Amino acid sequence: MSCESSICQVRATVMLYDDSSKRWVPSGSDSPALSRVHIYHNPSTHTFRVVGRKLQADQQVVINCPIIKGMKYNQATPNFHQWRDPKQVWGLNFSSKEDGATFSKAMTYALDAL
Ligand SMILES: CC(=O)N[C@@H](Cc1ccccc1Cl)C(=O)N1CC[C@@H]2C=C[C@H]3CC[C@@H](C(=O)N4CC[C@@H]5C=C[C@H]6CC[C@@H](C(=O)O)N6C(=O)[C@H]54)N3C(=O)[C@H]21
Repeated sequence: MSCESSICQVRATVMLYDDSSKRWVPSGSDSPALSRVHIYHNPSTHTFRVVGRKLQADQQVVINCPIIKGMKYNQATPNFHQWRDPKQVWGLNFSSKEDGATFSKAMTYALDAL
């Protein structure tokens, strides 16, 4: 990723809401696993995106989601924040309230900067 810089990194389980089964499902293959989730800023295109990779060996990308101007970011609980993109609802189950606070500060910064 050319000249993108990380403005925050936290640990969270990345989840998607499955409308058909009405259940939260972990993003990526197999069981819910902790991921390292970044918000990257691309200064040349002035864009931000959420990128997360599994902590385990395969480093599978479990989220790669642009942050859209005007997007509503909902802090359902101190440890679980969520937002909608055109196709689905993303949820981050943070490993700590502190990680939740760190992420929400960076997300708010990004949304304010767009
Ligand atoms: C207007 C609008 O889109 N509204 C959205 C929210 C929203 C508002 C404004 C802007 C964007 C968004 Cl996204 C909306 O209402 N949605 C989004 C889909 C979600 C699904 C289920 C129901 C079930 C209840 C609630 C929920 O998810 N909640 C409660 C805390 C709870 C915490 C942990 C996560 C972890 C996995 C699951 C669990 O515990 O097993 N879980 C939870 O169970 C977690 N909810 C929601 O939250 C629902």
